[in-house]
Amino acid sequence: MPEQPSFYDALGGADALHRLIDSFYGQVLQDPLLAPVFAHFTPTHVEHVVVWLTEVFGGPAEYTKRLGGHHGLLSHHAGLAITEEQRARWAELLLATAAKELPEDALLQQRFAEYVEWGTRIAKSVSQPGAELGDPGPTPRWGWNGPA
Ligand code: HEM
Repeated sequence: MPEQPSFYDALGGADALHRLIDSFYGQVLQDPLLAPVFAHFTPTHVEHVVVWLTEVFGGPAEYTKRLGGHHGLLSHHAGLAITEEQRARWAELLLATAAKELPEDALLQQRFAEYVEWGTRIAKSVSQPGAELGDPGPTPRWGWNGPA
């Protein structure tokens, strides 16, 4: 039986993630509920989210090497006080974009959606006033079987 491609290769690698995230933030910045949260959006934002997702889904571990790893990622959300409505809209828009930009494969779309649900809940939780980041451990990995 031929070997199954890695999750990262199956989703199309960094190019696919770049198309996905670029298109996603184009919509986020037009969304009445989310645009105010991203008032200080910078051109590096898309790039850094792509680097993060690349590592999570099994590509090169560049976020850990260059951008502060898991703790660095969480600290970007500190103090944002993300509401459940904002979290849910962010996730909904990303999944709708993934349905268009990532391969149709049902398991791939499902695992991606599970990661987004998990990750957005953590982002919301660490964004609340007074939340402690602690030591979140290494950058999470996610693949065909869910969390690795
Ligand atoms: C899986 C979930 C998420 C991931 C992987 C993620 C990823 C990231 C990354 C990599 C950055 C740093 C960007 C940079 O270096 O310029 C960032 C910043 C940010 N994220 Fe998220 N994010 C997630 C969820 C959310 C949610 C749900 C919201 C709000 C609805 C949000 C709002 C923001 C904002 C406002 C910033 C910029 C903060 C600043 O000014 O530094 N994020 N995010």
